[in-house]
Amino acid sequence: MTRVIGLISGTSVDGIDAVLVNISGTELDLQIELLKGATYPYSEALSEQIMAVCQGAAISMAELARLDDAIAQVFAQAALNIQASYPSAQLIGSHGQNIYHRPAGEMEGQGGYTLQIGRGDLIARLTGIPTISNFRVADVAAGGQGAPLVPKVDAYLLSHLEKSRCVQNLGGIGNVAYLPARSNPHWLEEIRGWDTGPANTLIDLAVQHYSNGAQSYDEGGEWAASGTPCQNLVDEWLRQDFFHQAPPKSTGRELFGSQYLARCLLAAEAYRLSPADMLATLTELTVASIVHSYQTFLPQLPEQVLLCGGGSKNIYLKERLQARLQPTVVSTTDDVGLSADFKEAIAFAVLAYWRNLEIPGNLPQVTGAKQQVLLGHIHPVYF
Ligand SMILES: Nc1ncnc2c1ncn2[C@@H]1O[C@H](COP(=O)(O)OP(=O)(O)OP(=O)(O)O)[C@@H](O)[C@H]1O
Ligand SMILES: CC(=O)N[C@H]1[C@@H]2OC[C@@H](O2)[C@@H](O)[C@@H]1O[C@H](C)C(=O)O
Repeated sequence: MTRVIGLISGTSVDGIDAVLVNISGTELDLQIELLKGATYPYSEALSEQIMAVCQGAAISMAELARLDDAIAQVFAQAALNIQASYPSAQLIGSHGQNIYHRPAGEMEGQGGYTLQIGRGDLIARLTGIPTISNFRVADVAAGGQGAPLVPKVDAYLLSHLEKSRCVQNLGGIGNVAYLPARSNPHWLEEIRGWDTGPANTLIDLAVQHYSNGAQSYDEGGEWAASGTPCQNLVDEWLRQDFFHQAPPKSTGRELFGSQYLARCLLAAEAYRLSPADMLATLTELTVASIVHSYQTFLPQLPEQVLLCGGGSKNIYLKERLQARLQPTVVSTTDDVGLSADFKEAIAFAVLAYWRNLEIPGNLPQVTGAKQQVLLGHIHPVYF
């Protein structure tokens, strides 16, 4: 058994999700025990700076180095906090903070480009714990998207012997892992996964816009639930290329960020929507993009959908997904015993554990990589 810390800050840029887990086994016998999970919010200043850089603000190399150090420091502190009342962890898997992602295929002949900062060597130095970081670059080097990486972990923690499942993450961006029933002898090769598009990025930006910054997200989806979606707009927005592009595919705030929302707001002017109607419409875009991608790119609809990520707490979003997907049953990973809040952090603990054992972490049929590869750079502790 290995005690591992998993750290990630996602596209919502709200803070660091940290977990301390005991991991044993390797793949089919993989087992995790969640000892502790916590979210450590970024300071407002750090979060604003990261968000500005994600949205294309110019930054000097010296500022980038300072930002990289500052993020590594708060990640290291998160690691020290999460293990405070436990014996020291043996390994850290740190996803870091994504600040730029250019999916493979976007620039002819160049491959993808992906950058997560919060350097692992500084985390290792500050915590005294060997740290694995930069998980996405090896997959990109092998011709893949570098995302999503969680599906292989989902496969071993969340697949079911008899039932086919989709694990749908609703973070800033949404992603799916389709897991055939394990009784199917070809279940592993038939796993699929991709980024489904915006989950909460546009909803959050619209909430901040309409509340003049007083609210950052739509708690429980209550604001959207008080409005009515405009189906014409949803249909228009769904014509966007990304939703029709066949997997492998990945995306980020580079596409579904503030400029995208500005175009949505402009298109909505003709319909004179109230803020509640607009939020209902953006929530419906998330729902419709997920349902459309399942109907278009899966061999068959799954029997169950397990939600995770912050959007799994958006009751309105969950109800709309259930209404559009029935008879598929929509629940959360919590309902099958895996924390919906901390699944991504747990996944990066597992990916680090696999890297340490020299077990590849990517699924080529998901990311489009030419082969399975070891994910992550190892940063030892130098005494
Ligand atoms: N109680 C809630 N009600 C509605 N929405 C919520 C609630 N709690 C969190 N969220 C939404 O979930 C988002 C954060 O989700 P999460 O932490 O999974 O994203 P992330 O990990 O940053 O993103 P990604 O998975 O794209 O990297 C918030 O920005 C908010 O929109
Ligand atoms: C570049 C990057 O950080 N992408 C994230 C982001 O957040 C959700 C979606 O976009 C996802 O596919 C990916 O993360 C998850 C953890 C993954 O790789 O599985």
